[in-house]
Amino acid sequence: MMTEAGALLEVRGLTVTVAGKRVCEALDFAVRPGERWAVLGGNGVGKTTLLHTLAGLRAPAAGTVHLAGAPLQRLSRRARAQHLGLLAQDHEDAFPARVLETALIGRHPHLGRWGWESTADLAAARAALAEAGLAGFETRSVASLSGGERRRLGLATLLAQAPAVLLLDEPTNHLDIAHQIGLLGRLAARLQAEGRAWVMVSHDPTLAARFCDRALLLFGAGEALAGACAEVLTAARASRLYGHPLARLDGPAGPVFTPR
Ligand SMILES: Nc1ncnc2c1ncn2[C@@H]1O[C@H](COP(=O)(O)OP(=O)(O)OP(=O)(O)O)[C@@H](O)[C@H]1O
Repeated sequence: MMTEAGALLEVRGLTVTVAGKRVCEALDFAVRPGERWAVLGGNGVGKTTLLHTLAGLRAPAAGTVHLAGAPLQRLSRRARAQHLGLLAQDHEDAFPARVLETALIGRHPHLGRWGWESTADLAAARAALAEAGLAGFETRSVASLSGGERRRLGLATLLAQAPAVLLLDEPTNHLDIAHQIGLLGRLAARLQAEGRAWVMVSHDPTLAARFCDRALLLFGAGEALAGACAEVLTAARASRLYGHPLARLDGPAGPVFTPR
């Protein structure tokens, strides 16, 4: 199959189903360098299921996912993790670890054949922690972190991994407003400068309009619409998305969606 030249992630004819429901049907879209995609839709419409399909954690009912021009299922786990990283909705800490050790997990796909972390890996993990506002937390036990600090550690681990495509499942969960705006703003600028991309599941169309340039709207029953935020994120569509009337107002930093 011919894939779009330069696309970081490309889906063709993608049909995803879960629990007898259709999430999307014969969906096509390409994630290009610098793009920031929002996946929006009501509770249970299948946003996480779609994100996990893009991550290769579950198989689609039909269609393909290509990563850097290669079919996802043909890439080794290591090659996948060099190109693509997932911030899951919830963290489960299987064993007690320190903050720095956890951020270093992000470096694993990049380690040499003996699997030793270099001083450069350590520096990358420390820099990622600082970026997420966790400088000074290195020796703390992960179990001792607050909800927002734990979320920021998840983001820091992904920053240390530095994949071309970041799949973010509600990344602003547990974050206060300053951390939401600060972290997403810095990450968006960095991805644009470095030609990387994110696909972000969100419940907040205002945040999506502010930090994303593309949106994938999931309406249920397999109906989906992909396009530029400025075109697809109208008040009428946002209202349909959530089954509640929303107004789209002009805010100081772009459109604001507010319930009527
Ligand atoms: N293993 C499973 N067995 C049965 N139903 C499932 C399973 N996994 C997911 N579902 C159902 O599939 C649907 C889609 O779930 P998913 O988590 O992808 O939705 P979502 O859009 O991310 O939801 P939310 O906004 O609530 O986070 C939901 O109705 C969920 O209950």
